[in-house]
Amino acid sequence: MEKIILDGKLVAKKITDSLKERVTNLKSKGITPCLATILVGNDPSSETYVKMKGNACGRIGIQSLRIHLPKETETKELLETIEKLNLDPSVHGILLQHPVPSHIDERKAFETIDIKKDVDGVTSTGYGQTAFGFGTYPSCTPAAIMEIIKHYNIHIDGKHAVVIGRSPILGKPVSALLLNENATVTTCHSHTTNLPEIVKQADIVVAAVGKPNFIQGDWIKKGAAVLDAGYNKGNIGDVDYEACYENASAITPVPGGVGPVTISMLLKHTVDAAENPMNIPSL
Ligand SMILES: Nc1nc2c(c(=O)[nH]1)N[C@@H](CN(C=O)c1ccc(C(=O)N[C@@H](CCC(=O)O)C(=O)O)cc1)CN2
Repeated sequence: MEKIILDGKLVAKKITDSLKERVTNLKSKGITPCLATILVGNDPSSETYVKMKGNACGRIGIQSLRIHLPKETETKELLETIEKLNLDPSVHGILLQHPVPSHIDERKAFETIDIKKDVDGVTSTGYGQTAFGFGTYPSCTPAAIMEIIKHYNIHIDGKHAVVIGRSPILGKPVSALLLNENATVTTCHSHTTNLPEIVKQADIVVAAVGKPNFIQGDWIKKGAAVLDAGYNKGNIGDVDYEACYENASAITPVPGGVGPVTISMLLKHTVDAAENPMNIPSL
């Protein structure tokens, strides 16, 4: 059986390379694409991810406006910050790094982001558009998973995709994107019984559960494609890579799989937003 390591760095490079010319074109018209990132508190992993996003913007000429709020910030102050960015015409995309400290109403904050600037795909409107299949900015990790699948010509139509996880910015939207490509989708979660048996039926496995090394090797059907969207502490994925590698025909590593493509999708959406600030979705 041919085995493919799904190289996220390669896919990410292809995407960001294709953006450079679009950024140059925008700048020649006096438009500098700008992504505002908001980090609340001092979670070291979140600090790293926000820094990575800012640096990735810089590498292709996207301006990054980095807002770092103290961990004591109240929901009201965070909403005011987002509302200011909504009104600022020089800002094309807004990213609120998840998770925010627990006293903040994160959902309310996400919902405050103007749909036209929701390049991270975190609003319920953005999710609804994704599910209906005409949205412009799906959440970045689900979009990244679809890019990897397409880059490697992994067949989706008619296949059984099993998604483990149902979070609003990962499990639910990736299930919707796979369904839109005619996969038969099973979305599993903490109340799912017989999880290993269900995963064993999958042609495509998407791990989005947030538990290190959770997906076991003997859960994987021979020939399945395995996409690991886990970003647990210590750069450990949700998939027990060594064990799952045995049966998989294609598998993403962590690091170097879904993560880098997630960031390049954020850049792509920011450039899309700068080109189409009214965010008129094509039906
Ligand atoms: N508002 C959001 N918050 C969060 C998202 C998101 O998409 N939007 N996703 C995750 C974390 N995340 C981005 O924020 C993220 C995690 C990991 C990586 C990544 O590229 N990891 C590297 C390894 C890290 C390293 O080199 O230090 C890899 O996998 O190769 C990118 C993005 C939670 N929050």
